[in-house]
This record gives sequence, C-alpha cells and structure tokens, in this order.
Amino acid sequence: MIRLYRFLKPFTAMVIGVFLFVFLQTLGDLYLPTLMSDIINDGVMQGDTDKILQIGGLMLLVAGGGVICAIIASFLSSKAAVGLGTVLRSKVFKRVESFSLHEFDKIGTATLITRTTNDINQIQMVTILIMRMMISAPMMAIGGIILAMRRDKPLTLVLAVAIPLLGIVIGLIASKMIPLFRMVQVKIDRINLILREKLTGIRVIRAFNTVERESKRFDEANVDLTENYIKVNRIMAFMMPTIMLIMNFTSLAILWFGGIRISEGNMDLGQLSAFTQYAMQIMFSMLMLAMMYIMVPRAQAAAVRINEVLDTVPEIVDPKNIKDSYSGKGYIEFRDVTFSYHGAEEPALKNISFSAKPGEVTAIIGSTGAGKSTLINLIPRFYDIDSGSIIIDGVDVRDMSQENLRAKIGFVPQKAVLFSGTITDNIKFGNDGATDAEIKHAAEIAQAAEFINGMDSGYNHEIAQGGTNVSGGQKQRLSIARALVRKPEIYVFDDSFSALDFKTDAKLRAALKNEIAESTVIIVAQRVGTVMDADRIIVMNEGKIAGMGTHKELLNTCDVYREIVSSQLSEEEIA
Ligand SMILES: Nc1ncnc2c1ncn2[C@@H]1O[C@H](COP(=O)(O)OP(=O)(O)OP(=O)(O)O)[C@@H](O)[C@H]1O
Repeated sequence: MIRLYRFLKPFTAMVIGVFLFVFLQTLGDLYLPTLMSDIINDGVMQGDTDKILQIGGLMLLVAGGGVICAIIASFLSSKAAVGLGTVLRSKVFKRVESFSLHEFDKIGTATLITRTTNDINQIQMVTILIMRMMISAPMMAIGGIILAMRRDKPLTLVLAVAIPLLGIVIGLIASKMIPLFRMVQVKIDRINLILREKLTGIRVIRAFNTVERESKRFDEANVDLTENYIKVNRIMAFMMPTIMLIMNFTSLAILWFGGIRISEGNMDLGQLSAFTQYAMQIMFSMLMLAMMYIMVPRAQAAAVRINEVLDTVPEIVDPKNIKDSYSGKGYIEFRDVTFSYHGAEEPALKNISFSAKPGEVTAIIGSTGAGKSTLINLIPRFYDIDSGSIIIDGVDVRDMSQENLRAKIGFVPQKAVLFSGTITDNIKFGNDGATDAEIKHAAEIAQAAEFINGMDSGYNHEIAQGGTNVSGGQKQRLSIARALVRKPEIYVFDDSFSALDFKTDAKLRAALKNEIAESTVIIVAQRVGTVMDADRIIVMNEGKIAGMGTHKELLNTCDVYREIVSSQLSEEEIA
C-alpha cells in the first residue's frame, strides 16, 4: 500500500494539514482531563465559583478548538483520500487502456472493474482512517500513559493488567477477521463476473428459459459473500461488548482502587477523575489501533491487486526507435508468420505467407475456427507473433508506433460494436475531423443512409449503450461507415457483411469497389458470393493456408475451396 502512496504527492500540503490538526486535537483531548482534575480540586471542592468559571471557560475553549481541528482534519483527510482515489482510478484506467488483448484475456474484465472501483474505494477509506489515526492513536496511548502515571503511579497497575488483556482479545479477534476480510474482494470479483455475463447474455438466458438456473448461480455467489460478511459481523458483534466489558471493568477497578487510595489520603478526587479519563483514552486509542490493524490488511489486499494492474507491462509496446519512413501506402506482407495464443497447445496460425497491395482485394475464406479472425487481428498488431514478420509499407509492424500503424487501417470487427451517442458520433469515431458531408457520404456507401434517414432524428438518432436499439445488419453498416470515414490505406473487414441480406451485400460491395479502389482491402467472409470477385482468395484450413489464387484458379487447384464452394453454390453457378 505504501507504494500507492507515492500518488499522494500532489496532496502533500493537505496530508501535512491533517497531521497538524489531528496533533492539535489530540493535544486538546489530552489536556482536558487535567483541566477536569483542576476544576474539581480547585473549583468544586473549594467552592470557588470564579475558578470554576475560569477553568470551565478554558475547558470549553479547548473542547471547541478540538472540534474545529477535528472538522478541518476530517475535511482535509477526505479531500486528500478522494484525490488519491481519483488519481489511482485514472492511472489504472490508463494502464488498462494500454493492455494488449492478451492482458485482457489473462486478467479478466470483471476483476479489472472491481479493481478500478471497489478496491480503490477500500484504499480511499483506509487512507482516511490512517491519516486520522496514525498520529492520534499512538499519541493518545503514550501521552495517556505518561499523564496517568503522573497522576498516580500505583493505580497504573490496573492499566498494566487491563491493556495487555485488551491487546490479547483484539489480537485474537483480528487474526480471525483478517482472512475473512481478504476473501471479500475475491467474492465481489465473482459476483461482478456473474453479473456481467448475465447482463450481457440476458437475451440468450431468456430465450433458453434459464433465468432460474442463472438466478441460482448468482444467488450462490451472493449468499457466499453474505455469509462471509455475516461471519465478519458475528466476530464484530462479539468484539464490541467484550472490549466494552474490559473497559468498564477497568473503570470499575480504577474507581475501586482509587477510592481506597483517596480514603488513605494518597490521592484526591480530581486526580482520580483525570486518571479515569486517561485510562479511557488509552483504551480508546487501542481500539483505534485495532481498527487499523483489521482494516489495513483488507486495503493491503486491494493494494496488491491494484499494483498488479499498474505493474503489468503490456506485451505490446512501441519500440524505442520508431521507423516512420514508409515505402508505400498500404502494402501488406506476411512472411512465414506463426502465432499461438497464450496457453494454447497448438499455434492458431502456421507459416502464413502472402502479400496484398493497394488496389487489390484479398479475401480470406475457411471453416469456422480456421484462423481467419486471428490472421487479420495481427495486422493492427492486436497480438505479437511467435515467428516470421508482418511488413506494412516496408516496415515490420513491431518497428512502427501503434498509433501510426492503426492510423493506416480501417478495421471493421466481426462483432460490430457501437457506443452510446448519436449516429454521427459513432461514425465520427473513425475520424474526429470528418465533415457532415463526409459522414453522409460514408453512410451512403455503407448502405446505411436509407435507414438513418428513416429515423425520426436521422443522424442525431441516439444509439443506446452497446448499440441495442439498432439491428445487427444496421450495426454492421454503421461500423463500416465508421471505417470509411477514416479514409485509410488498408481496409480490414472481418466477416462484416454476414448480417446483410444478399441484395444489400452486393450493393455495398459494388459501392465499396469505387470508393476504396485505391486502398488495400482484406475481407474475411464465409459466403463464396462475397469473395468470388476478389483479386486473391486465401483459403484457410486449421491455421494454415490451404490454397491461394483467384476463384477460378482455386476451383482447379484447391480441394478445401472446392468443398466450400460446392456446399454453397449449385453446379450451374460454379460453372
Ligand atoms: N482469444 C483467444 N484465446 C485463445 N484461443 C483463441 C482466441 N481466439 C481464438 N482462439 C482460437 O484460435 C483458433 C482460430 O480462431 P479464429 O477466431 O481466428 O477463427 P475464425 O476462422 O475467424 O473462425 P470464425 O469464422 O468462426 O470466426 C480457434 O481454434 C479458436 O478457438
């Protein structure tokens, strides 16, 4: 956790302020019992009203000052802790943004959300506690002991018994509570994971009537977390009365033995009253230390998880010496590329070699799981390859900056993703500087203009979160328009026409032909009709290239292609 406190630097003045005001408040708290002793001995016992008023006034002043210090310390500590939380959230978010897909696969989205929200909240809460108690608890404990001893040494024997006893009880309770608190984060992760999966898959759950089964799964995780909290609270419920019992017995013992000492003439009433208050302050400070002792490990567990994210070095980073002299505009070359997903036994792609140049359409076809999406995900360097090289415009993608590389590409993913905002916002996502005319033109080419114009607010139509208020085919067309408006050198369409009917698919491809004639186009498709006219068709099979050539060439040379074609087209169409 200490490591995270480096981010408190911008709030140094506030932290110093907290320490200062807590120090002053604690001084006041320690001074009050002495004043109480004076008011009893010099005022009440003597019947001196002036003294009572004088010391009473001073007590009010000290107490009032203490309250003001406490308010200021509370304000500053909250501000510094919330500031720390903001910085941490932003750092974690930035780090997560730089993750390659491999890190997302490895860490998991649900836990990244818990770490950015719940874990950072823990740190925030405990930071307030630490700032407030780090100074006051030890100061009150040590100061209280010294001042109590000054009042009456023999009576401190009562404390010599009570304090270790309290220490043992708190230690025992904490040892049971800390592991339970540590488990909380893991269980919240699980709830988030289930919740996320359920909410995104709600349609499938309803369609397959598995609402009850899924509710049960959620309930199990929920009950698990609840039971954990119940265990914590059970211990807490036991802790508070036990501690109060020890404290009350201590008061009783002090009054008992103090009474004896007063009757023997070794102590006066004022001293006894001050002693009792110091004893309570000592015990109270021990309680504060115990709270820290219990809360800090929980925050520590959260800190470890946050540091894990901050320390994760993304697999894909920009090289030190970025090469930015390109020898072309959109030339792609795969040289003997082999790639495996982490943890996979077999490479997903083996010895892939091909090239594509501007003005050409390269289509990739193959059965599901053949490695088509994997192949095109390597072009924007979503993953790094095991061996071989991917050269774009004469430069290895690993030698380019990710920004420059991706600026060359208009990527239309297999699963169209839209963001909340208007249709214009979503298309503009591809190019912030796009004019209204360019946006409209892109929509027309993508065959989206018709349905956009049919909407009440047209281009200002609000897309719901996750694009749930447009159809699958509309989503695909909007994500194609988003790529078009970018006017990139390379277009990558990952099965982006699959949700379109044959007519729209054909119209879209015809419109695209003129629009992107100068660019390098890579199209992944399942339909033979979509790839037939391509300049080059790559047939993928089990991660390898099974054949490459034009439709006609492949019909003669490639069995896999022939099989795909004959499964989709009639004999006449093939001929
Ligand atoms: N993130 C991943 N982690 C591990 N393995 C993966 C991952 N993504 C894909 N795979 C595996 O890699 C292989 C190729 O998958 P890929 O998605 O490239 O196939 P595809 O040809 O695009 O299939 P489809 O046409 O169904 O989209 C499959 O065996 C798949 O299980």
